[in-house]
Amino acid sequence: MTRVIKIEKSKEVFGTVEIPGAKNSALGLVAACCLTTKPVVLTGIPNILDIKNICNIGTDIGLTIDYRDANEMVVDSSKIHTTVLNHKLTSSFRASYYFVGSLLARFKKVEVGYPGGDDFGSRPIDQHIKGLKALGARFLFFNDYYTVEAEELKGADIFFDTITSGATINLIMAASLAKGKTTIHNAATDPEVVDVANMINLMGGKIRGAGTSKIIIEGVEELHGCQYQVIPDRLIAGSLLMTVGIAGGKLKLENVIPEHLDSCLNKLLEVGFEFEIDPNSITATCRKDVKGIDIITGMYPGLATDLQQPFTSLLLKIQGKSTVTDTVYPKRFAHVSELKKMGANIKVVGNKAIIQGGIPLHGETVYAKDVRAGTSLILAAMQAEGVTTIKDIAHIERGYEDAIGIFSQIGVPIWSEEEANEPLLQNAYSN
Ligand SMILES: CC(=O)N[C@H]1[C@@H](OP(=O)(O)OP(=O)(O)OC[C@H]2O[C@@H](n3ccc(=O)[nH]c3=O)[C@H](O)[C@@H]2O)O[C@H](CO)[C@@H](O)[C@@H]1O
Ligand SMILES: C=C(OP(=O)(O)O)C(=O)O
Repeated sequence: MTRVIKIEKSKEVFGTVEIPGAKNSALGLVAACCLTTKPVVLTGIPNILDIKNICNIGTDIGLTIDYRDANEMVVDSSKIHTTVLNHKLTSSFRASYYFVGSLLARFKKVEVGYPGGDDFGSRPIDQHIKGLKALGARFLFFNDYYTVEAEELKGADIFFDTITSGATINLIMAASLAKGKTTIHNAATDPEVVDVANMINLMGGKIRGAGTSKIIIEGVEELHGCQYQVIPDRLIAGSLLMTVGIAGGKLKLENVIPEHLDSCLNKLLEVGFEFEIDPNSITATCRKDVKGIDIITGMYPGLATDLQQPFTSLLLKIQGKSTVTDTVYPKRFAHVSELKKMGANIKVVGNKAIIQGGIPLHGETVYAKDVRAGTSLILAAMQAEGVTTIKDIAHIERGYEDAIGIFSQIGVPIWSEEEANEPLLQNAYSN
């Protein structure tokens, strides 16, 4: 038997949703707990598959993780007994590479499988390697794992060739316990980078400039424990707002940081959305005279590539032509073949999807090939006649805490069912 998600065409959405903590931040925070021997209390941690994975990797090397409740954990890394990480587990998702920065900083050596995560063609780690080498690390590469070692990490000037949030977070962690000063130029400015830097500062770190393209880190001898609340998930928030453009109605999101969604909100305004914005909440409605738009993804504060796939489904609803160009992951279009099965008229040319909106969609059996492709299928199913069955939902569960609960709470007819003949999990945790 295999669990699938079923969805029927949605009437207007309504109500209030409390946005959960950000996956991409929480993953960095869990790894950053390894920078100290003292316990760290993390609150607002999303209850998702990726967090279970990173916790499994951690407990395997001696981390103690005590859940106070589903979203609050105490991480104690005083009893880490090895820095050889399970190759298979670490290769099962992307953020396992954060253990490289944190364990190297504290233990000066680490062995880890190559990072997995969603398969967008190519997801190099050359900037992580370049940055850590600049701090004095030596790499050895084997078939399915690599090792990183250093006698000592020394602060350095690092110029990233491209803006990368993962490498920026990794380097912040490594440099926090390095000797002397590290300056990261061309750093990513994502809220998740700032979140990790804020927590390390609360642990006694000396990081300035997080949130700008130049981050300065003064290495300290040791860090101490703290209690820290993860930021809300801007990607879940953005995707939920789009339901209003698809089904109509009015939705209030609570526990959001509206500035984190600036680029998304601006694009939604272009479509025809209207917002009431308070410091911690956004209420959305959408006019009837919506129009197609052109979207180009970019690193923060540009429009997040992680919102590109959900946006595509919103644009399917809108009459006329729209385009979606992904400059961050030019091949991130695994959702398109599934949307086409539902009747969507989308043509992909290079890194651009050309969408002819306003064409009726119909329910189909489709596969969530990656985490945000999964959201885009839910959004498409909300506007399709008949029942849509989404398979390979592990991809959705990787990033969404109780997607069925959240979408049903706002009025979407969505439920899960057990089905016979379990299909092969397409692309799950591969690459
Ligand atoms: C767990 C996590 O937080 N995942 C997010 C993170 O992934 P991840 O941290 O892997 O993505 P990066 O920010 O590093 O990637 C941004 C761009 O830099 C390129 N690059 C990256 C590293 C490197 O060494 N060399 C290089 O060329 C990538 O191919 C991509 O084009 O940011 C992505 C971009 O916002 C998001 O889609 C992912 O959801
Ligand atoms: C691509 C994503 O995750 P990962 O980097 O873990 O594959 C995502 O969250 O959209």
